[in-house]
Amino acid sequence: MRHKDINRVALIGTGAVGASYAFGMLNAGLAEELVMIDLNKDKAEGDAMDLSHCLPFVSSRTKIWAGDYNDCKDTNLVVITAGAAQKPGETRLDLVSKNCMIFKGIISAIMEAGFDGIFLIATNPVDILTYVTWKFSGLPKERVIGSGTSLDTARFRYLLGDYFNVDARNIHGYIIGEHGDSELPVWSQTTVGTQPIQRVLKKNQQYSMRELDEIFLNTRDAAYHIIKRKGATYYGIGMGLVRLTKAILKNENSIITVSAYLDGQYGENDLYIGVPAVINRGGIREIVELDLNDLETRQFKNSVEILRKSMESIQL
Ligand SMILES: NC(=O)C1=CN([C@@H]2O[C@H](COP(=O)(O)OP(=O)(O)OC[C@H]3O[C@@H](n4cnc5c(N)ncnc54)[C@H](O)[C@@H]3O)[C@@H](O)[C@H]2O)C=CC1
Ligand SMILES: CC(=O)C(=O)O
Repeated sequence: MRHKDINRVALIGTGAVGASYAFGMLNAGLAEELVMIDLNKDKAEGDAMDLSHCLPFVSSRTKIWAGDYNDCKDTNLVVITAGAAQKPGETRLDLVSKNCMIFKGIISAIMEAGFDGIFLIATNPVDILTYVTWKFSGLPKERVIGSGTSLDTARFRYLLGDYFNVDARNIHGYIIGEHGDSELPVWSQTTVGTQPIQRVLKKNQQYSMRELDEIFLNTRDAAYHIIKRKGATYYGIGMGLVRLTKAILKNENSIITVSAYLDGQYGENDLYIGVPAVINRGGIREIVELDLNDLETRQFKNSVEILRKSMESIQL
């Protein structure tokens, strides 16, 4: 991977998710340059103009413009949010063939431009499209990352923080597996501060496992609840992508639940799925292997099987 003098990020797809990410990026001041690319060139241009007008209000300067795939050549990070989104009642997996076709074109255009950086994918079904990006690009697996269950983990920590009346940043726990209906909570490794959740339950009669199960269901189904009300979700993932961008560009070695390529970890091979991983300037430094209990192991394997089944329908 070439190290560029200027921190440039390319965003492919300036729809609801892409525009939310771009807005968050300007606020965070993480990149020196942000190039916006979309099939709908007018939308990308309009967004670039509108976002430029934020610059006098923010603390650091980002050069932002509507570009084309040639701009990906000198880019450290390409973030992809392009493609179809779920309609009410659709699952993420229902989008698989449509978005795979779209990705074929996008990835080949980016690679033809001479891109040699890191891919960060958010388009759904994100685990499968991250795998597809890895296959189509030919880049090392560490440099192709999916947003995975980072958003689900954030939702989980937020809801648990609310339940225990503790800052969500002091809730430590992960949602792993498919970013979708078969994801699972790793209750056995969830803590409030350093206190295991089972201990918190034992010491405080007002809390119950039944209510915690409800919190997981609300985490898993959050996208359906939001899409039913306003048609799409975008702020949560927009900020999640900014968080991942920061971990990469600032070489943070942060542990985030991303969609990562399994190469023996968790007893699985040759698929991308949500697991905690250490993220830095090189992409995925390593996958963190959790000691799952029997139930969690079964649920994780079920999620793997569901992704594998859905991948049978795509041509690589
Ligand atoms: N991973 C996650 O946690 C989340 C993922 N998503 C996913 O993000 C994706 C985008 O969602 P929205 O922004 O709401 O959709 P949107 O419909 O608002 O935006 C999609 C954009 O992609 C563009 N596009 C379509 N085909 C293209 C191509 N071939 N080349 C370049 N641009 C192209 C469209 O012109 C449009 O601007 C969906 O797949 C959605 O399911 C959404 C929320 C959370
Ligand atoms: C749409 C989606 O994937 C989410 O909000 O989780």
